[in-house]
Amino acid sequence: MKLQLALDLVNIPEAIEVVKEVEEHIDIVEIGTPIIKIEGLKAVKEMKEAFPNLQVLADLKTMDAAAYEVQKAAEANADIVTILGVAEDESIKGAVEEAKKQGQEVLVDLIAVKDIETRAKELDGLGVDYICVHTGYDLQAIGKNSFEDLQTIKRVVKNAKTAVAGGIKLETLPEVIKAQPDLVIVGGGIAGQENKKAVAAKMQEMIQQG
Ligand SMILES: O=C(CO)[C@H](O)[C@H](O)COP(=O)(O)O
Repeated sequence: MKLQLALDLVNIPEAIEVVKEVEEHIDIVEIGTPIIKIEGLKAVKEMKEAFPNLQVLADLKTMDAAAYEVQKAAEANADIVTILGVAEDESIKGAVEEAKKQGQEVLVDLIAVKDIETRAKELDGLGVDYICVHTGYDLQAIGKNSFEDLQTIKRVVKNAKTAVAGGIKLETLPEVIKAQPDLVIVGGGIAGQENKKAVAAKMQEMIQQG
């Protein structure tokens, strides 16, 4: 099980400062969609240059022109790129094919997918690397989480790695770990805390204990 830190509501220098604090306790650093929209893919490039030993995920949440966007993320040295599960199968296939060429991995974000079970099975057959259940900020605000959806994908996904994101905190991490995803994605649960290093260290310790 790996720990990914998601950075969304910061600029590039702030993102680099946060990662300096927690670097030794995380496996993957995510450049969140808002950063990419505001600062561009140079945020991915600068993060990879600053932390070559960490995997860097570009949270593009691609919906169309998938191969092109994957190629651009590869030019910025992203190790993993995201595409939306609601995208057309042709887009998913394009992303997977281009990522293979570029030596990257594709994470499919199931945000806003209504029938998680059916779509996860389909995506699993399309050769994606990760399938991720995700409760975005707007549904977190009305008290939703992805813990049940995680159990669903754990049941039906046979080839891809599984991932979970959306409002995970130290207090809710044990419930997530119980479901044994391959990747746990945490944003505010680390980045929004006073002592980020201590929280990241504790989370990584809990994850290692499984
Ligand atoms: O992709 C995202 C929002 O769309 C976030 O990166 C993801 O939800 C993780 O952040 P948090 O733990 O703060 O919810």
